[in-house]
Amino acid sequence: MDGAVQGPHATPPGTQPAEPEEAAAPLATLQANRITAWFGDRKVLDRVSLTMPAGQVTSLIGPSGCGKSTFLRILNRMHELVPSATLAGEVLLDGEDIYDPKKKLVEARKHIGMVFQKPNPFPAMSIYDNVIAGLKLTGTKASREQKDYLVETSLAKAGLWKEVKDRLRSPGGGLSGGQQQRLCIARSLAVTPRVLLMDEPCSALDPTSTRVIEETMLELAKEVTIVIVTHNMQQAQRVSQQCAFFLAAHGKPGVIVEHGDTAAMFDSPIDPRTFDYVNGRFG
Ligand SMILES: Nc1ncnc2c1ncn2[C@@H]1O[C@H](COP(=O)(O)OP(=O)(O)OP(=O)(O)O)[C@@H](O)[C@H]1O
Repeated sequence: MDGAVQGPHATPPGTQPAEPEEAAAPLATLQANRITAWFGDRKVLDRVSLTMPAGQVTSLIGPSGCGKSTFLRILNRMHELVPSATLAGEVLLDGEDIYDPKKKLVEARKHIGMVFQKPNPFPAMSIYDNVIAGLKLTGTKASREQKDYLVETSLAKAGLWKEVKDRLRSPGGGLSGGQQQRLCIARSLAVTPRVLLMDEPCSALDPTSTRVIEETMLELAKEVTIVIVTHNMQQAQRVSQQCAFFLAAHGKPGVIVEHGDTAAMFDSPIDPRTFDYVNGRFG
Protein backbone atom coordinates (compact mmCIF):
# COMPACT_ATOMS: atom_id res chain seq x y z
CA MET A 1 0.00 0.00 0.00
CA ASP A 2 1.47 3.35 -0.88
CA GLY A 3 -0.36 5.20 1.87
CA ALA A 4 -2.01 7.67 -0.53
CA VAL A 5 -5.69 8.02 -1.25
CA GLN A 6 -6.57 6.68 -4.65
CA GLY A 7 -8.30 8.86 -7.14
CA PRO A 8 -8.29 12.51 -8.05
CA HIS A 9 -9.45 15.49 -6.05
CA ALA A 10 -10.11 19.16 -6.18
CA THR A 11 -13.81 19.46 -6.76
CA PRO A 12 -15.10 22.82 -5.59
CA PRO A 13 -17.06 22.18 -2.41
CA GLY A 14 -20.78 22.83 -2.41
CA THR A 15 -21.34 21.84 -6.02
CA GLN A 16 -22.64 18.64 -7.57
CA PRO A 17 -20.90 15.45 -6.40
CA ALA A 18 -17.70 14.91 -8.31
CA GLU A 19 -17.41 12.08 -10.77
CA PRO A 20 -14.31 9.95 -10.24
CA GLU A 21 -11.85 10.62 -13.05
CA GLU A 22 -10.12 7.27 -12.57
CA ALA A 23 -11.54 3.79 -12.74
CA ALA A 24 -12.26 2.33 -9.30
CA ALA A 25 -10.50 -0.88 -8.23
CA PRO A 26 -11.79 -3.82 -10.27
CA LEU A 27 -14.69 -5.70 -8.78
CA ALA A 28 -13.63 -8.48 -6.44
CA THR A 29 -14.94 -11.97 -5.76
CA LEU A 30 -14.94 -13.25 -2.20
CA GLN A 31 -14.71 -16.98 -1.69
CA ALA A 32 -15.15 -18.83 1.59
CA ASN A 33 -13.87 -22.40 1.61
CA ARG A 34 -14.88 -24.97 4.22
CA ILE A 35 -15.31 -22.48 7.05
CA THR A 36 -15.74 -24.10 10.45
CA ALA A 37 -16.10 -21.82 13.47
CA TRP A 38 -16.11 -22.33 17.21
CA PHE A 39 -16.81 -20.28 20.31
CA GLY A 40 -14.78 -22.11 22.93
CA ASP A 41 -15.44 -25.79 22.23
CA ARG A 42 -18.87 -25.11 20.73
CA LYS A 43 -18.87 -25.52 16.95
CA VAL A 44 -21.28 -23.02 15.37
CA LEU A 45 -20.47 -23.42 11.66
CA ASP A 46 -19.45 -26.59 9.86
CA ARG A 47 -17.53 -26.54 6.60
CA VAL A 48 -19.41 -23.69 4.98
CA SER A 49 -18.32 -22.83 1.45
CA LEU A 50 -19.72 -19.97 -0.57
CA THR A 51 -18.57 -17.86 -3.49
CA MET A 52 -19.78 -14.27 -3.40
CA PRO A 53 -19.39 -13.14 -6.99
CA ALA A 54 -17.88 -9.82 -8.03
CA GLY A 55 -20.39 -7.03 -8.48
CA GLN A 56 -23.33 -8.95 -7.06
CA VAL A 57 -25.32 -8.69 -3.88
CA THR A 58 -25.39 -11.98 -1.96
CA SER A 59 -28.00 -12.39 0.80
CA LEU A 60 -27.41 -14.67 3.77
CA ILE A 61 -30.76 -15.83 5.12
CA GLY A 62 -31.83 -18.29 7.80
CA PRO A 63 -33.33 -18.55 11.28
CA SER A 64 -31.83 -16.88 14.31
CA GLY A 65 -28.70 -18.48 15.71
CA CYS A 66 -27.69 -20.48 12.61
CA GLY A 67 -24.38 -18.62 12.25
CA LYS A 68 -25.01 -15.96 9.58
CA SER A 69 -23.40 -13.12 11.53
CA THR A 70 -20.53 -15.34 12.59
CA PHE A 71 -19.93 -16.25 8.95
CA LEU A 72 -20.10 -12.56 7.93
CA ARG A 73 -17.63 -11.56 10.64
CA ILE A 74 -15.23 -14.27 9.49
CA LEU A 75 -15.25 -12.65 6.04
CA ASN A 76 -13.35 -9.61 7.35
CA ARG A 77 -11.52 -11.11 10.31
CA MET A 78 -13.80 -9.73 12.99
CA HIS A 79 -14.50 -13.17 14.43
CA GLU A 80 -11.00 -13.21 15.90
CA LEU A 81 -11.88 -10.22 18.11
CA VAL A 82 -13.83 -12.59 20.38
CA PRO A 83 -11.27 -14.19 22.73
CA SER A 84 -12.83 -17.68 22.66
CA ALA A 85 -13.40 -17.67 18.90
CA THR A 86 -11.48 -19.92 16.52
CA LEU A 87 -11.96 -21.01 12.94
CA ALA A 88 -10.73 -23.31 10.20
CA GLY A 89 -10.93 -22.92 6.44
CA GLU A 90 -9.97 -20.07 4.18
CA VAL A 91 -11.36 -16.80 2.85
CA LEU A 92 -10.02 -15.69 -0.51
CA LEU A 93 -10.36 -12.17 -1.89
CA ASP A 94 -9.70 -12.51 -5.59
CA GLY A 95 -7.75 -15.67 -4.83
CA GLU A 96 -5.66 -14.20 -1.99
CA ASP A 97 -6.08 -15.60 1.51
CA ILE A 98 -7.09 -12.78 3.89
CA TYR A 99 -5.85 -14.93 6.81
CA ASP A 100 -2.37 -15.29 5.35
CA PRO A 101 -0.07 -14.68 8.36
CA LYS A 102 2.06 -12.42 6.17
CA LYS A 103 -0.90 -10.11 5.64
CA LYS A 104 -1.84 -7.37 8.07
CA LEU A 105 -5.24 -7.43 9.72
CA VAL A 106 -5.84 -3.83 8.71
CA GLU A 107 -5.50 -4.84 5.03
CA ALA A 108 -8.46 -7.22 5.31
CA ARG A 109 -10.56 -4.60 7.08
CA LYS A 110 -9.68 -1.94 4.49
CA HIS A 111 -10.63 -4.11 1.54
CA ILE A 112 -13.65 -5.68 3.21
CA GLY A 113 -15.79 -3.10 5.05
CA MET A 114 -18.63 -3.75 7.45
CA VAL A 115 -21.90 -1.97 8.21
CA PHE A 116 -23.69 -3.07 11.37
CA GLN A 117 -27.30 -3.57 12.42
CA LYS A 118 -27.34 -0.47 14.60
CA PRO A 119 -25.96 2.69 13.01
CA ASN A 120 -22.75 3.48 14.87
CA PRO A 121 -21.37 6.85 13.78
CA PHE A 122 -19.14 8.70 16.24
CA PRO A 123 -21.98 10.84 17.65
CA ALA A 124 -20.00 13.92 18.72
CA MET A 125 -17.77 13.91 15.63
CA SER A 126 -18.80 16.01 12.64
CA ILE A 127 -20.38 14.39 9.59
CA TYR A 128 -17.22 15.29 7.64
CA ASP A 129 -14.88 13.70 10.17
CA ASN A 130 -17.09 10.63 10.49
CA VAL A 131 -16.72 9.94 6.78
CA ILE A 132 -12.93 10.10 6.86
CA ALA A 133 -12.53 8.37 10.25
CA GLY A 134 -11.40 5.16 8.55
CA LEU A 135 -8.43 6.83 6.88
CA LYS A 136 -6.56 7.13 10.16
CA LEU A 137 -7.39 3.57 11.15
CA THR A 138 -6.01 2.23 7.89
CA GLY A 139 -2.95 4.53 8.00
CA THR A 140 -4.01 6.33 4.83
CA LYS A 141 -2.60 9.82 4.39
CA ALA A 142 -4.66 12.39 2.49
CA SER A 143 -4.42 16.09 1.69
CA ARG A 144 -7.25 18.45 2.53
CA GLU A 145 -8.39 18.41 -1.09
CA GLN A 146 -8.34 14.63 -1.18
CA LYS A 147 -10.39 14.50 2.00
CA ASP A 148 -12.93 16.98 0.59
CA TYR A 149 -13.21 14.84 -2.49
CA LEU A 150 -13.61 11.64 -0.52
CA VAL A 151 -16.24 13.12 1.78
CA GLU A 152 -18.29 14.37 -1.16
CA THR A 153 -18.06 11.25 -3.29
CA SER A 154 -18.57 8.84 -0.39
CA LEU A 155 -21.64 10.70 0.84
CA ALA A 156 -22.96 10.88 -2.72
CA LYS A 157 -22.51 7.13 -3.21
CA ALA A 158 -24.25 6.49 0.11
CA GLY A 159 -27.16 8.65 -1.08
CA LEU A 160 -26.66 11.26 1.66
CA TRP A 161 -24.74 14.13 0.04
CA LYS A 162 -27.71 16.28 -0.89
CA GLU A 163 -29.19 16.04 2.60
CA VAL A 164 -26.02 17.01 4.49
CA LYS A 165 -23.84 19.06 2.14
CA ASP A 166 -24.72 22.28 3.95
CA ARG A 167 -24.03 20.92 7.43
CA LEU A 168 -20.91 18.84 7.12
CA ARG A 169 -19.57 20.29 10.37
CA SER A 170 -22.64 19.25 12.40
CA PRO A 171 -22.34 16.20 14.64
CA GLY A 172 -23.09 12.80 13.10
CA GLY A 173 -25.27 11.98 16.10
CA GLY A 174 -27.73 14.71 15.05
CA LEU A 175 -28.87 12.80 11.96
CA SER A 176 -31.92 10.52 11.79
CA GLY A 177 -31.41 6.76 12.14
CA GLY A 178 -31.59 6.19 8.39
CA GLN A 179 -29.21 9.07 7.72
CA GLN A 180 -26.81 7.75 10.35
CA GLN A 181 -26.81 4.35 8.66
CA ARG A 182 -26.03 6.01 5.30
CA LEU A 183 -23.27 7.97 7.05
CA CYS A 184 -21.83 4.65 8.24
CA ILE A 185 -22.02 3.36 4.66
CA ALA A 186 -20.19 6.51 3.49
CA ARG A 187 -17.55 5.95 6.18
CA SER A 188 -17.01 2.41 4.93
CA LEU A 189 -16.81 3.57 1.31
CA ALA A 190 -14.22 6.28 2.06
CA VAL A 191 -11.47 3.68 2.40
CA THR A 192 -12.43 2.30 -1.05
CA PRO A 193 -13.34 -1.24 0.02
CA ARG A 194 -13.76 -3.93 -2.58
CA VAL A 195 -16.40 -5.75 -0.57
CA LEU A 196 -19.05 -4.36 1.76
CA LEU A 197 -20.53 -6.65 4.43
CA MET A 198 -23.87 -5.55 5.85
CA ASP A 199 -25.32 -7.20 8.95
CA GLU A 200 -29.07 -6.54 8.96
CA PRO A 201 -28.41 -2.90 8.00
CA CYS A 202 -32.09 -1.92 7.90
CA SER A 203 -33.48 -3.75 10.91
CA ALA A 204 -33.44 -0.59 13.03
CA LEU A 205 -34.90 1.62 10.28
CA ASP A 206 -38.37 2.67 9.13
CA PRO A 207 -39.68 1.52 5.72
CA THR A 208 -38.76 4.78 3.96
CA SER A 209 -35.16 4.72 5.21
CA THR A 210 -35.01 1.02 4.37
CA ARG A 211 -36.04 1.76 0.80
CA VAL A 212 -33.37 4.44 0.48
CA ILE A 213 -30.67 2.06 1.79
CA GLU A 214 -31.83 -0.66 -0.60
CA GLU A 215 -31.65 1.75 -3.55
CA THR A 216 -28.18 2.77 -2.36
CA MET A 217 -27.11 -0.88 -2.27
CA LEU A 218 -28.28 -1.51 -5.80
CA GLU A 219 -26.21 1.47 -7.00
CA LEU A 220 -23.17 0.48 -4.94
CA ALA A 221 -23.18 -3.07 -6.26
CA LYS A 222 -21.88 -1.69 -9.56
CA GLU A 223 -18.54 -1.04 -7.90
CA VAL A 224 -18.47 -3.00 -4.62
CA THR A 225 -19.33 -6.64 -4.01
CA ILE A 226 -22.00 -6.76 -1.29
CA VAL A 227 -22.90 -9.46 1.22
CA ILE A 228 -25.94 -8.81 3.40
CA VAL A 229 -27.48 -10.69 6.30
CA THR A 230 -31.22 -10.15 6.34
CA HIS A 231 -34.29 -11.60 8.03
CA ASN A 232 -36.49 -9.78 5.57
CA MET A 233 -37.36 -12.13 2.72
CA GLN A 234 -38.76 -9.31 0.57
CA GLN A 235 -35.53 -7.42 1.03
CA ALA A 236 -33.46 -10.45 0.00
CA GLN A 237 -35.54 -10.67 -3.18
CA ARG A 238 -35.35 -6.94 -3.89
CA VAL A 239 -31.63 -6.44 -3.45
CA SER A 240 -29.77 -9.69 -4.08
CA GLN A 241 -28.93 -11.69 -7.14
CA GLN A 242 -27.68 -14.61 -5.07
CA CYS A 243 -28.92 -16.10 -1.81
CA ALA A 244 -27.55 -18.62 0.70
CA PHE A 245 -29.85 -20.33 3.18
CA PHE A 246 -28.18 -21.18 6.51
CA LEU A 247 -29.67 -23.63 8.97
CA ALA A 248 -28.56 -25.21 12.24
CA ALA A 249 -30.38 -28.37 13.30
CA HIS A 250 -31.03 -28.55 17.04
CA GLY A 251 -27.70 -28.68 18.88
CA LYS A 252 -25.76 -28.80 15.63
CA PRO A 253 -23.54 -26.22 13.91
CA GLY A 254 -24.88 -24.10 11.06
CA VAL A 255 -24.49 -25.21 7.45
CA ILE A 256 -25.63 -23.87 4.10
CA VAL A 257 -28.61 -25.96 3.02
CA GLU A 258 -28.93 -24.36 -0.39
CA HIS A 259 -27.57 -21.41 -2.32
CA GLY A 260 -27.91 -19.96 -5.76
CA ASP A 261 -29.86 -17.51 -7.86
CA THR A 262 -32.25 -15.55 -5.62
CA ALA A 263 -35.27 -15.85 -7.91
CA ALA A 264 -34.79 -19.62 -8.16
CA MET A 265 -34.34 -19.97 -4.39
CA PHE A 266 -37.67 -18.29 -3.81
CA ASP A 267 -39.64 -19.64 -6.78
CA SER A 268 -38.39 -23.20 -6.99
CA PRO A 269 -36.09 -24.15 -4.10
CA ILE A 270 -34.57 -27.60 -4.27
CA ASP A 271 -34.59 -28.40 -0.56
CA PRO A 272 -37.97 -28.61 1.24
CA ARG A 273 -36.44 -26.80 4.25
CA THR A 274 -35.63 -23.84 2.00
CA PHE A 275 -39.18 -23.89 0.69
CA ASP A 276 -40.56 -23.82 4.23
CA TYR A 277 -38.25 -21.00 5.31
CA VAL A 278 -38.77 -18.68 2.36
CA ASN A 279 -42.51 -19.21 2.67
CA GLY A 280 -42.46 -18.27 6.35
CA ARG A 281 -43.31 -21.75 7.59
CA PHE A 282 -40.61 -21.85 10.22
CA GLY A 283 -37.93 -19.73 11.85
N1 LIG B 1 -19.51 -13.92 21.12
C1 LIG B 1 -20.06 -15.13 21.19
N2 LIG B 1 -19.72 -16.00 22.15
C2 LIG B 1 -20.29 -17.23 22.24
N3 LIG B 1 -21.21 -17.67 21.38
C3 LIG B 1 -21.58 -16.86 20.38
C4 LIG B 1 -21.04 -15.55 20.24
N4 LIG B 1 -21.62 -14.97 19.15
C5 LIG B 1 -22.49 -15.86 18.66
N5 LIG B 1 -22.46 -17.00 19.39
C6 LIG B 1 -23.28 -18.20 19.14
O1 LIG B 1 -23.00 -18.67 17.83
C7 LIG B 1 -24.20 -19.14 17.20
C8 LIG B 1 -24.38 -18.39 15.88
O2 LIG B 1 -24.68 -17.02 16.21
P1 LIG B 1 -24.85 -15.91 15.07
O3 LIG B 1 -25.03 -14.61 15.75
O4 LIG B 1 -23.76 -16.06 14.10
O5 LIG B 1 -26.21 -16.39 14.41
P2 LIG B 1 -27.17 -15.60 13.41
O6 LIG B 1 -27.65 -16.61 12.42
O7 LIG B 1 -26.48 -14.42 12.88
O8 LIG B 1 -28.33 -15.17 14.39
P3 LIG B 1 -29.30 -13.89 14.31
O9 LIG B 1 -30.07 -14.04 13.05
O10 LIG B 1 -30.17 -14.01 15.53
O11 LIG B 1 -28.43 -12.66 14.34
C9 LIG B 1 -25.33 -18.90 18.19
O12 LIG B 1 -25.60 -20.12 18.83
C10 LIG B 1 -24.76 -17.90 19.15
O13 LIG B 1 -25.30 -18.09 20.44
